[in-house]
Order: sequence, then structure tokens, then C-alpha cells
Amino acid sequence: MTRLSVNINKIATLRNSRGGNNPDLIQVAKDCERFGAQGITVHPRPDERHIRYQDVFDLKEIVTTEFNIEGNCQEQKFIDLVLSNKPEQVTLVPDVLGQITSNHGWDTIKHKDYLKEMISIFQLHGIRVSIFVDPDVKMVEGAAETGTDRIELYTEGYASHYHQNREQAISPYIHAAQAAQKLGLGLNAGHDLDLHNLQYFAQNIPGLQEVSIGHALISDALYYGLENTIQMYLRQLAL
Ligand SMILES: CC(=O)[C@@H](O)[C@H](O)COP(=O)(O)O
Ligand SMILES: NCC(=O)COP(=O)(O)O
Repeated sequence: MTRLSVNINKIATLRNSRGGNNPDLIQVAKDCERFGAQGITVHPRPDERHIRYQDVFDLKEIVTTEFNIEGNCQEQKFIDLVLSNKPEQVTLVPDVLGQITSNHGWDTIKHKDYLKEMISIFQLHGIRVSIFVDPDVKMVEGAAETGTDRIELYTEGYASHYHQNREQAISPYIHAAQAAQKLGLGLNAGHDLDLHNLQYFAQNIPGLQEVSIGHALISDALYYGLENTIQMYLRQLAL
């Protein structure tokens, strides 16, 4: 079964646009879980343009499913935030400062020693580690050498080519997932997954344990409501 973790960054974006507490991020996280989400994902960025560091502390108090914190471990503030909150999972993403959104995975060969060191810090504190990688078998093989528990496949390439040719779009992801399985790595995926492309992805990727979805899901909720939307995404994963 593939689990759905709802990324609530965009709720924080909306809240921050007026400086108050509407929508209430904490209530939304509780409601996502009540409506069936099997995890809550946040990706705090150094400029705190959506998730603030304090949000992570507040969420840690109330999340009862899997709490997944994504971000860049090159920031000491991020490492401290994760170690103070001890989520079930940390996902390491190689963002650069000022990036609009995540747009690439780790070069697991070039950064092997650095990743090994970072991963062991989090694992020593009992936190499962996932690292964000492009669907490239070489990068998956490199990931296996870092000691990470899981990888998260960066799915933007799949999502953007899905409507042109879905067989072709998914092909590198199948190879990457097969390599991960062979090497004993757990498998997550995310970025730009939506109601159109999710089912085909989940049905064709072997060993897919979790997807984290934010932008499209929160956008769909404007039309369908949050409860219906989460149920719709869960159905795509169950079909
Ligand atoms: C790693 C990943 O793909 C997501 O966490 C994505 O980066 C969401 O971040 P933003 O909401 O800042 O775009
Ligand atoms: N890890 C991916 C994620 O959390 C959400 O990405 P998106 O659905 O906002 O593109």
C-alpha cells in the first residue's frame, strides 16, 4: 500500500499572505489526518515564506500520523530544527538559497561522504532518512552507499511529460524503483503529482511506500473541499 502524506506548505503560504492565523495551519494538519491522510509533510525554507520554524514545533505536538520534514541539511538551522523535533522521517533535499521550489535531486556520487555523515546524524537520533534523487539508476546506486533508509524520487519530470507519453515518462522511474528494490532501499516519491498522473504512477512503480503531495492537492481542495480531495487522492492510490 502506498501512503499519502499531505504537504501543507501552501496552507502556510495563504496564512502568511495576511499575517494572521487564517487558515489555521495546525487545525488543517489535524483535519488532513481526520480526513484520511497518513502523514503530514512540511518543507521549511530559510526565508520562512511558507512553513515557519515555529510551525514545526507546533505541528510536532499534534501530528499523530507520520511527520515528514523536508529540507536542506546544508543549513545548520535545519539540522537543529529536525533534531529538536525528531519527526518519524526527514527528507534531505539539495535546495539552493532563493529557489522557488525543489528542482533537482542529490548527486549521490559526488556528495557521498557528506550525505553519509548527515544521514548518520539523523539516524543516531532515531529518525528515518530519505534523500531526494532524480530517477537515475546511478544516483540510486550512489544513494545505497550513503546508508539512507529511503529515497524520494523527484517526480517533476514524470508529471510534466505524463500527458504527452506516459509510458515514456514513467520508464526511468520504473528502472530507478527496481534498482532501489534490489539494493534494499525504501521508496517514496513526490513533486507535482496530481489527480491525473498519480494512479498510473502508483500502479506502475514497484515498492512505492509513500507519496507526498502538496501543490495540486491544496489547489484541488479549492474546488472539491479538503475532505473530498484527500479521499479522491486516496482512491487513486487504492485503485
Ligand atoms: C521536495 C519537494 O519536491 C517538495 O517538498 C517541494 O519542494 C515543495 O516545496 P515548495 O512548497 O516550497 O514548493
Ligand atoms: N516531496 C514532495 C512534496 O512534498 C510535495 O510536492 P508538491 O506536490 O507540492 O509538488
